[in-house]
Amino acid sequence: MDDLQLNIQIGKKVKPKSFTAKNAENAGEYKFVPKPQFAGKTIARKRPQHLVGKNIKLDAPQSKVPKLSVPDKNSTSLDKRLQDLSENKGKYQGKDYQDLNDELQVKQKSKSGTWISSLFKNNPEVPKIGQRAVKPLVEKVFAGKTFTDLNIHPHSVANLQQNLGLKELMTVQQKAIPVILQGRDVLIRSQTGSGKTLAYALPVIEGLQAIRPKINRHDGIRTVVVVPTRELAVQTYELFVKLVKPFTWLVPGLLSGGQKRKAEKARLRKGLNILIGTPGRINDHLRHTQSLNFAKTGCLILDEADRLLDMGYEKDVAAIVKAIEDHKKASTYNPLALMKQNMKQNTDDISEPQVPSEQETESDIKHKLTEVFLSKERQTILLSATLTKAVENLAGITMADPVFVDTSEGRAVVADSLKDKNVVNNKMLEKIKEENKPKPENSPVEESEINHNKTCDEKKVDKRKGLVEFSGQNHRDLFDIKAESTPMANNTEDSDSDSDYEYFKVQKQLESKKPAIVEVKVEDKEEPATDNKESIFHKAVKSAIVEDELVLPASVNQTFLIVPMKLRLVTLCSLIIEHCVLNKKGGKMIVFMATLEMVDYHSELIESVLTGDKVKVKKKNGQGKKAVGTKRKADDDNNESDSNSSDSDYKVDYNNQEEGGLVPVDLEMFSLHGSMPHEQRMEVFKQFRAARNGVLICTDVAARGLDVPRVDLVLQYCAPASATDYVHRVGRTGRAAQVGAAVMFLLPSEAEFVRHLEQKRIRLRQSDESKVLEPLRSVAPTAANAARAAIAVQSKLEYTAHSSKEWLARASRAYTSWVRFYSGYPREVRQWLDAKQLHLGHAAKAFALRDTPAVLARRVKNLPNMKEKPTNRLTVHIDEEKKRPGFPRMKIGGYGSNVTKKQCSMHTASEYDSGLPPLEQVQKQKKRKNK
Ligand SMILES: Nc1ncnc2c1ncn2[C@@H]1O[C@H](COP(=O)(O)OP(=O)(O)OP(=O)(O)O)[C@@H](O)[C@H]1O
Repeated sequence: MDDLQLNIQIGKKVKPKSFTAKNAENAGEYKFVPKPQFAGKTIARKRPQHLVGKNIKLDAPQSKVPKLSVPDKNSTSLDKRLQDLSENKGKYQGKDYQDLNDELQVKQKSKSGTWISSLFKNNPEVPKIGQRAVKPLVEKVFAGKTFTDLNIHPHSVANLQQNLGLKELMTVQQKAIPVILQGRDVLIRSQTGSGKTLAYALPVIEGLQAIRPKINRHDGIRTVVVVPTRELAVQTYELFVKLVKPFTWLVPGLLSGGQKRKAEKARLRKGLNILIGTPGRINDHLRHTQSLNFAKTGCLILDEADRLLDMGYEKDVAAIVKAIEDHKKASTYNPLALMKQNMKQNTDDISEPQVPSEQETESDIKHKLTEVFLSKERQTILLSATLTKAVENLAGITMADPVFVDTSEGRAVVADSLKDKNVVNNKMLEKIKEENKPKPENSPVEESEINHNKTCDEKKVDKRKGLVEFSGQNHRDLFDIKAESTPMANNTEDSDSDSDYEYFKVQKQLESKKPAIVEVKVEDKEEPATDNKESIFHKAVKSAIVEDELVLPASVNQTFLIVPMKLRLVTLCSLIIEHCVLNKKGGKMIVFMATLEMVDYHSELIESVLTGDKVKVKKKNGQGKKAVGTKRKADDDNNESDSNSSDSDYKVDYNNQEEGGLVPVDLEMFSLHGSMPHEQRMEVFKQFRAARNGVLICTDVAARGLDVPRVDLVLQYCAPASATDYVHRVGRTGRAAQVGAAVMFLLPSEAEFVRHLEQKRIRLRQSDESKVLEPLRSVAPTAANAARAAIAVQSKLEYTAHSSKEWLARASRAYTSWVRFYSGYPREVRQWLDAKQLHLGHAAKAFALRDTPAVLARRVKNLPNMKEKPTNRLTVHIDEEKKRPGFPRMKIGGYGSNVTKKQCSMHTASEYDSGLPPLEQVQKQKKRKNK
């Protein structure tokens, strides 16, 4: 790339000053210091502020440091202070100095109006890392069957067709719904966007509607659905509302937090049958709302189970499980009910209208699940596209004789814990009895689906409920099929070509070695009970976790783009323009960033620069925000008071492109993160769902479960904290077999992260970066080439970021939060996402900043609101824990380990706060050190 230097004038025409590129560039270099400390310490050789943009020989003696330009005739007291500041820098330390320095920044830039960019200098080379022949795991999305094939109420089928437009069953629905209707505990793993929500919601409605006499809203909470985020709770609640349309007596309800507790209490008092909520809020009501009672809860569903556990919600989840058990136990001891039961046994006359007669049970109750709802039992369903050890452990604690449903091809498995040999031996009598019984008409799985050699011994009996066992395909690893049976990333050779042809050639070779679906023979060996403690369920889950192979929809085209640090921001602008502006069909994209500060800053900056609208800079705690729930729009009228008075002189005339202005584009920007006020968060979510096109910039709070229609591009601006996070982010596109694209930005130093993903059988292609800036020419038509257009855009970004103290503060805060986030990547990925490899000066450029890292850190440190503690905590704190009698800590899996603790805090940091440790903690640590 050419070494480009361009003087761009903004607002005023100023004669370009002589500028020695070499000097200026070298002056802009910062010496690298391995461990960045962002506590205001100087971590890099600082370039004196007053040298910026001036033709100064840096090797001149220090005593001859040139002064600021001599104040003009209209010199103000501020000018004098600035001059004093530059001459006597040493005597100003701390906040005051920083204040003056910021004023200097803003004022200097307004005066000169000239911007010098070195975007294309000293960038590291972009490595071409090629693509390895990875055979991705795939899942068949649709099962080729219809809802009428399920044994469910015809009104439900009609409702699905007419109101939801759904006819064909998805694979996970076809496999899981019959098992759930049997009342079995189920763990479901299926790829993103594969219809898991309907897979559990539909049978739950089916089980509840069949209860006779019909239940009503006062009849208690029969089902509890726990999800990790508010948006997902709303989305799930909306699906339930649609599904209960034919069964008006069933009432779903939502407890998602952020709303007034009083209103939620009233809703609970009014009564509901299906409760959907976030764990924190449900627990809050368990503590404070008497009317919340789980005595009649027959079904507990934990959606995104792995996320619920790694977000630090594990205690809340454990408390909900405990509360259900306690409430059910408490209700069991009912002397009146016991007396009634005794009376019933002693008399033939069954006069109790609430309990269905034997005859009724036989004829009306089609599904075991309805019986579960009528009994004291509890069914538990865990779901996720990805599994972790913690989920396995939770399954061990909360489930009885569970079934594991995994829908990925080649290992499609329905592993039933009751397939255990010793269970069969112990239940031989029952088995014979069951085998002699005629098979139910609507057997959950048809013979044709079972892809292994079924023997008589496999037709097992449900230990708990005496049902004919659900059969399915075997998991290859359960039967000692070694890893080489399927091609893995590890075993594959490098393929330099990234063409699909090359890829498929290698694939074909690999495929020819082994069949796609492994046929497995089950040996009929009798094993002593002691040697066979682990059930098939546990073996299958364990092997799925150990393999740690991830599945993504095959309809998503996954690529990565290696972008040098300084070019990241302009490249992002370019992709947004290409996808949402130049794309005639209109595109809808989601951009994932690491921290909420980044989300706020980038969405406002990009909107301001590309649309030409002045975005009012938000202050903390919602001050200065636009009307709640509205997409940010130009608000020039209200903007005067917020911007620095000197800005008004330097308004860019967008119509006069000779002045270096950009052509404004029509673009809808949305932003979403966990610290937004509830109403705003919900409104943004709803508006983005309804929008035909636009950009949503968000944290990982939007990575799980969200089902936004027509999202055709997911861009990971910051690398994910794990391969699992990668999967869920990408999963926001290509849902329900729709076509989608996913791009991940990587720094040259991060390129090998792709290999880590390939190990998990994720296949990505490297995008060609040479043309990526081309779309910027549409907003800077006077630029001679794409690189010059990029410089024009970068200049405008920098100009905006330095146009007021508020902008500067926000930019610096975003930058600092990102650096902190970066140094907190979990150990497992740190070898590829290594903070030591960062060039912090270049990173500042990616935030449209021109200061040295030390200045940025000092500015952030001195911001008054940085002393506030993060408000949107997710975890239950020890004090709150103590206040919760009857909810003892439940230890789940390896959650005591340091690694997972680090991960938890990391995830929380990424979504809900700046990643800064709470200040109290830091102060305590300091005090300890001083002692
Ligand atoms: N049988 C079906 N036919 C067509 N579309 C369906 C069907 N079932 C569900 N869908 C649609 O598929 C989309 C994805 O469903 P859902 O949100 O339940 O996926 P998911 O597996 O829970 O994804 P994630 O793992 O990301 O949470 C939704 O838009 C839903 O309406």
